[in-house]
Amino acid sequence: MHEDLLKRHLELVIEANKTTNITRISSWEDGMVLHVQDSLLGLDALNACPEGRYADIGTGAGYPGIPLAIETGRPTLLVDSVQKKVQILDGFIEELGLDNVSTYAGRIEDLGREQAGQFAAISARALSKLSVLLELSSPLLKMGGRLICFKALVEQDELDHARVVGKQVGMELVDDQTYELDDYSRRILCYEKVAKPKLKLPRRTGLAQKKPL
Ligand SMILES: C[S@@+](CC[C@H](N)C(=O)[O-])C[C@H]1O[C@@H](n2cnc3c(N)ncnc32)[C@H](O)[C@@H]1O
Repeated sequence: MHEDLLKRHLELVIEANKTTNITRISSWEDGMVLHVQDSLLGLDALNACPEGRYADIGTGAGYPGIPLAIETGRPTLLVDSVQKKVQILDGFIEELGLDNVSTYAGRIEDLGREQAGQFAAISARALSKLSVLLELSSPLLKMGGRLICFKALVEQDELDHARVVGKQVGMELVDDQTYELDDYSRRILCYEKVAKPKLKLPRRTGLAQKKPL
């Protein structure tokens, strides 16, 4: 484990958070568990993805994208629509010397149009419900590529709806693991792109989250 880099990233996040709100987790202790350790729970899932580019969509302060990029060395793109957050991320990448990591300041849907089918792996944490994540990630993934969803509790309704939407967008559940992290129950669900979407994706920017399928 690259402990020094992971800790330095958290230090930078806590420092930046004093002036710009990039995360609601502000203490070192909580950050080590809820940011660093939680992100690393996705390591096996990322290693199980085909080789190739990885994107963390809705990355915020760089979780889980930066820890997973540090640990795997994969070519990584951190995606967030808030320009200010992306500027801060660019500073982190430079300070940490992460040659394999770059950023995209913009919406996931726009990236989906510009870089369709270019990613082997995508992660998303605290972004949207499962069905929305499937819709947003399908255009970005190459066939056989995977979406890794970091979740806490998932209601059966959400899972059932994701199965229905998955059929529309060509994504299928391939792995579902539950972890205990201190007092928190965490769940990592992986979906694989198995077919072309049955509808034209991405839909108009904003629709996936405002008017979900
Ligand atoms: C609640 S934060 C989660 C941040 C981080 N993944 C984490 O778990 O700590 C969600 C982030 O997604 C970004 N976001 C939401 N919708 C987006 C979209 N359509 N395209 C790009 N970024 C988006 C927001 O700006 C925000 O930084």
